[in-house]
Amino acid sequence: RWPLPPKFGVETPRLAELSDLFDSGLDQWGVDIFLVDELACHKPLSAVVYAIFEKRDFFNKFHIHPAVLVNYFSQVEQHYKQENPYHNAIHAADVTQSTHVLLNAPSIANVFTELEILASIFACAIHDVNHPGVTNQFLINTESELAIMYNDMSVLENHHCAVAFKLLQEPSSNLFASFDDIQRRQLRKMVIDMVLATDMSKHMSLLADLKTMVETKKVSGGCLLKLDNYSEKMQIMQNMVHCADLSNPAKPLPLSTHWVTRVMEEFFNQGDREKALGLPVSPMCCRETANVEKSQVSFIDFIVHPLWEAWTELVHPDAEHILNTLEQNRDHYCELSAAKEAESVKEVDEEHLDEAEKQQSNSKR
Ligand SMILES: COc1ccccc1COc1cc(C2=NN(C3CCCCCC3)C(=O)C2(C)C)ccc1OC
Repeated sequence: RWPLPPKFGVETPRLAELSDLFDSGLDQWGVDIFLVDELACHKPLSAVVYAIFEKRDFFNKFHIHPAVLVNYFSQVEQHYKQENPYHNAIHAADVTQSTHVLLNAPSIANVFTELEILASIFACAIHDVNHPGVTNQFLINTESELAIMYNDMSVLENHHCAVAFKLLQEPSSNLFASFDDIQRRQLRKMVIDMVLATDMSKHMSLLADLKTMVETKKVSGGCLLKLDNYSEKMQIMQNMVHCADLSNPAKPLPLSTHWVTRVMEEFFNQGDREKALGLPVSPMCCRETANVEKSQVSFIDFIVHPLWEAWTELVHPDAEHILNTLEQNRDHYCELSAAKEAESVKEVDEEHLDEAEKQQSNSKR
C-alpha cells in the first residue's frame, strides 16, 4: 500500500551520476562522500542508507518497504543540523558508509548475524542526530537543558539515541514494524550500546577492550574470535563504529583535510561562544591560538592511530591499506607543521634583524 519512493530516496536531476558513484564506490574505502552530498541534493544520509539497504538486500531480509525507510531517514536527515560545519548528515553518511566497508572485511565474514549488521548500520546513521555543534563539556559547563536531562552523563549520545527512537514511533516511519518483540528489543539494545560508545570519554576503555581481544585472538592461534557471548561481540561492534567515527584522518588526503577544515570551524565556533559567555575556551577551540596541524598530529598520535593499529591487527590483513593511509596523512600534517614552525622562526629572526639594524642605524646618528 506504499508507493515506491524515488531511487535512493532522493529527488535529484543527477540520479545517473549518483547511481554510478554508488556502483563503483559504495563498497570502497575513500568514496567521495562530499560528491555524494552534491549528487543527492544534500540528502547524503538517505541516499547512502538506501544504497546500503539495497546492496545488503535488507528490504527483503527484514521486510522493510523502501517508502518507510525513506520516510524515516528523511526525518532523521532533517534532524541533523545542516548549519553544523562538521556534525551534520554528511558526517553520518560518512560513518555509515565507512562501517559498511569495515563489515565487508573477509576476516570478519560470518562473525555477525544479519540483525547485528543491520543494527551497526542503523546505529551509524543515527549516531549524531540533532547534534547541537558543541561538545558534552560545553553543554555541562553551560548547564544546558540536555545536560540537566541526562545528568551530565554522555549527554549528546543519550540525546542522539532518544531522538532516533522517538522518530521511529511515527507509524509511517516504523522501520521495524515487522520485527517480533525479541528482535526489536535486541536491536534497540545493540543500537544504544553502540551509540553510547561513541562518547569520546569512553575511548580509552573501549581501546583497552579491543587490545585484550587482539591478545586473546593471538593466543587462540590467530583464528577469528568465537565471539559467542554478547559482551565480546558488542565490544567489536562498538570499536568498529568508533573506528568509523574516527576515520577522517585515515581517508585519502583531500577528504581528510576537508574534514579538518570543518571540524576546526565547528570547534572555533564553540570557542567563540565560550569567549562570549566568559567561559574558559576549550583546548584547540581558540581561533587565534589553535595550531591546526599540531592538533591533527596529536589527535592521530594519541587517539586515532592507537585505535586503528589495534583494529588493523584484529582484522589482519584486511585494513593494512587504511593504516598506511593514516600514517602517510600523519606525515603530511607533520611536514606542514614543521614548515609552519620554520616559517614563524624565520619571521621572528627577520624581526630581530630589523630591530638590530634599526638600533645600529640609531646609534650611528
Ligand atoms: C584534539 O583534536 C582536535 C581538536 C580540535 C580540532 C581538531 C582536532 C583534531 O582533529 C579532529 C578531531 C575530531 C574530534 N575530536 N574530538 C575530541 C576533541 C576534544 C579533545 C580530545 C578528544 C577528542 C571529538 O570528539 C571529535 C571526534 C569530534 C574529529 C575530527 C578531527 O579531524 C578531522
